[in-house]
Formats: sequence, C-alpha cells, structure tokens
Amino acid sequence: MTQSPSRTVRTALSVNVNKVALVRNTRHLGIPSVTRAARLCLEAGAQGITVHPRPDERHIRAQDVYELHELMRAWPQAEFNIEGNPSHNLMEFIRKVRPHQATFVPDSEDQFTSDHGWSFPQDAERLQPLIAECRALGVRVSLFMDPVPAQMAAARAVGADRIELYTEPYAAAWGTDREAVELARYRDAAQAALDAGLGVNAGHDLNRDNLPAFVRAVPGLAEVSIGHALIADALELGYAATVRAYQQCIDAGMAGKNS
Ligand SMILES: CC(=O)[C@@H](O)[C@H](O)COP(=O)(O)O
Ligand SMILES: NCC(=O)COP(=O)(O)O
Repeated sequence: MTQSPSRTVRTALSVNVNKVALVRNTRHLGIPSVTRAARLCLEAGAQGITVHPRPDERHIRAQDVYELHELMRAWPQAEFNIEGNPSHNLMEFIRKVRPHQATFVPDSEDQFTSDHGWSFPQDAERLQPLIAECRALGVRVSLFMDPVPAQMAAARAVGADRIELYTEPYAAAWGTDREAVELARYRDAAQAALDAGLGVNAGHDLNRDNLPAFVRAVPGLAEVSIGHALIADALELGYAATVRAYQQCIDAGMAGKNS
C-alpha cells in the first residue's frame, strides 16, 4: 500500500513495544505482557504499534509478532510496523504477517541498538528485490535513513514508499546550541524526501521534551515511532496517560506549524 506523500499530514504515533518485551524476558512469568501493553496504547489513541524482532530475540520474540498481529485485527484503523534487516530475519515475518509497513534497518545481528541508516548507491542492488517483494505483498516499505538530502532520490529509486529519519543526532543536540542546526538538517532531509515522492517517518530517542520542536520543524511528518522513552514514561504514568501525553506533544508541534 503506498500513500501519496503530503506536506501537511497529521503525524501518527506508533508505539514501539520492544522494551516491554525486554523486561518480560527477565523472568519466565509472561509479565509485563507485550500484547496488553499494545492494547492499552491503542485504546488510548496510538495510531500504530512497532516492533523490532532482532535475530537474538533480546526483546521481541517471533511469538510476540504473531500475537500482536492477531491483536491488531481488532484495530483495523491502526497500523502494524515491523522493523529489521531484510538480509536477516525480517522477510520471514513480512511474508507470514504482511504488516502495513516494513521498516528496513541496516543493523548487524549483535548491534547494541540502531545507529545508522542505509547508504546509496552501495545498498541499492541488494535492497531493490526485497523492496519489490514487500510491495508485491501489499506492504509499504520505509527505509531507515540518516538525514542526508542527497540520499533521498536514491531511496525512492530503489522503490521505497517512505524513509524513516534516524533521529538520535537531533535528540542528542536538543537543548544545546546545536539544536537549531540539527533541526534545519532534518527539515532539509524531509523536504528532499517529499520532493522525491517519499513519505516521511522518524524515530529513535524521541521523547516528550524533544518531540514538539521536531514535529513543528519537519514538513510532511507522517509517523513517529517511539519506544524507549515512551515505555520509560509509562513506568511512571501508565500506558494510557503516557500515550495521551505524547499525542499532546504531537498536537503542540502541529499547532506550531500553522503559527
Ligand atoms: C530502528 C530504531 O531506531 C528503533 O526502532 C529500534 O527498534 C531500536 O532497537 P532497540 O529497542 O533494540 O534499541
Ligand atoms: N524506529 C524507532 C522506534 O521504533 C523506536 O525507537 P526508540 O524510541 O526506542 O529509540
């Protein structure tokens, strides 16, 4: 499913539940429940659920993917986004589950966390057939990318529907004298993606502090996927109040776009 990119979209919140699974995996008790977390977030208004089932199953396990897929049948208006490296275990999940979106991330199997995007032209040849397979299955493809405007046309050329801007460098600059420069970098990268016919997603280390300014600055932001900070907040506030708080951050950013 491809969505025509637009410069004025309402940014959707996709909750990444990796870290619920991380805590669950430290005992053989099945709590905290990943599916219960997802359901409570959807009931509170989250527009999607994201998982990153890494090959070592350090957090999200294959069974979580299938159980979340079943849960989300009751939420037809919400999207399921599965992230991973298509050269590792991601394509098995895409073929079996056919989520709304596959986010290709160039992580190695033992990587501590995601810390970079794809590079073109180096990655084009091996990504093209995998992107084509996803699209033939009706699955939208988003490529995890660094905020480099010159890379966006190549991302479109290999068949991607969207890119996901890797936002850790912005998060690290937030609140410092580098914040404005970083925001301009992401604004320009998003604009280049839109001009290339791509939709724009974003994620990694986004939180309640840095989210409003990012939503305000970045044109056409279709989706933010947020996990680590959101689940940390939920430990204090609960899932429902936390999702509402993040929606308020998005609303504040959207309001700022029009001022
Ligand atoms: C791709 C990305 O930035 C995150 O979605 C990723 O899922 C983080 O993985 P960990 O939760 O394993 O750090
Ligand atoms: N794609 C980003 C994501 O799903 C969550 O990243 P983070 O909020 O856990 O850093």
